[in-house]
Amino acid sequence: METLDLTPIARVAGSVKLPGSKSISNRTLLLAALAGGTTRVRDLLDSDDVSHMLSALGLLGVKIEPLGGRDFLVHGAGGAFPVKNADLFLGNAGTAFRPLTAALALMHGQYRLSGVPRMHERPIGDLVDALREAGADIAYLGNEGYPPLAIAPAEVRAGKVIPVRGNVSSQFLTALLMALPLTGEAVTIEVVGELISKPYIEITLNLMARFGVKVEREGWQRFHVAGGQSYVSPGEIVVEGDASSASYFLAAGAIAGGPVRVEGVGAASIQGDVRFADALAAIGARVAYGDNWIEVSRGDADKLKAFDLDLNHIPDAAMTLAVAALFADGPCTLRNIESWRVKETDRLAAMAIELRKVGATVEEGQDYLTVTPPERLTGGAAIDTYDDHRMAMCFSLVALGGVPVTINDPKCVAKTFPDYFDVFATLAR
Ligand SMILES: O=C(O)C1=C[C@@H](OP(=O)(O)O)[C@@H](O)[C@H](O)C1
Ligand SMILES: C=C(OP(=O)(O)O)C(=O)O
Repeated sequence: METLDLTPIARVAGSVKLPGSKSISNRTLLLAALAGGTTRVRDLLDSDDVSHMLSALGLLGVKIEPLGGRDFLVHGAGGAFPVKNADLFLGNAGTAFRPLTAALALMHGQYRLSGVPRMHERPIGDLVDALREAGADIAYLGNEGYPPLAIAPAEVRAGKVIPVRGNVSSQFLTALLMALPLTGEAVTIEVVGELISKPYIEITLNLMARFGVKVEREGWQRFHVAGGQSYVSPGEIVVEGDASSASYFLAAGAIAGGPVRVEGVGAASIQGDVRFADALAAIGARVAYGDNWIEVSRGDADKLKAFDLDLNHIPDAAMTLAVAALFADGPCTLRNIESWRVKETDRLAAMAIELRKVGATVEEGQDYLTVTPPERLTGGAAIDTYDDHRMAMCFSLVALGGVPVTINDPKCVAKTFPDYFDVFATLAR
């Protein structure tokens, strides 16, 4: 196994141009592929999750022309994919797997969707149940409730209330919202249970609106799409920088001096994870925003303030706070993060194990984590990353504590940020 030794970093400062947002890249590709007309997509993320979406759309007969750099021209298929029989491998990309499942259920074709072994342990039953309610024919090829899936031709009708559970992943609601308007019928989607990860639904609605489909919502409970709408290319979409990827650099600025500026997201962002910067401000960091940048430096105190926060709205950036807790002046509690258990790995368990390796005392609850920072970090820990890009990225912050740290299997960052460690190194001063 490959490993990466990080040497202690005394101070960080500088500026980082962020890679494109994963959530916006994969939604934009799918909507552009389904729309009428061509869409120029600029600054698309270059990573495994997006490669899986690109190759799937290619296999489905969508023409996507590279224009140089990270710009692409997507020739929209006007509501229906040309290819009616395909085997799609989607790695561990939730933002490809869930939305494609819903869209393909409507395509009157035969499709098989699979992923890496971990994807086959990530739940999809709530989405399949909702699609079956609308008439879809979807079978489980392995365990009930999990990928891989086989989709067969069926008449999917949206013209009634479709219930979907909202408390396991918001990606199920996102998938239904993006796909069901393709039926041309009016639809109401009703969320059962408390919806988690709400800001991701705002990304979905924002992009659907740019492609010409309006959704009316009653709080977070009911979503109405009027009939007769179809996706129409807006001409061009510029992908924002990834706000979750920004969190590692912003946390570094808060811990080890700064200023650290990220370019590509700011006050005008449509991504909920920009609110990670508010969390940093609340625990003592100095934070400034422009429309398209955020800058963070350490506050007056040497340490961050201990915190107790509900982080359900920013589940991905919350992992960065779990490691930042090592630099706080007391015990820190991260609440309402049960969805961590069904992501790239069981992140609650993995985080607890690895934080203990660097000396923290950790209490792991079913949906919370309390991290008590050690007096002094344990140097030279070898951090296991569980094939989870965010485990690898957030544990790089340990090097800011004056100790070396080894990251096992650092290449797992390829899921969303292949050159993360090179970019991180540019901030060392
Ligand atoms: O819709 C999206 O783009 C995402 C939604 C979130 O998942 P959950 O809704 O499962 O929490 C997030 O963790 C994931 O990285 C991306
Ligand atoms: C949960 C994540 O990914 P996915 O889109 O596969 O759900 C993530 O990137 O942290």
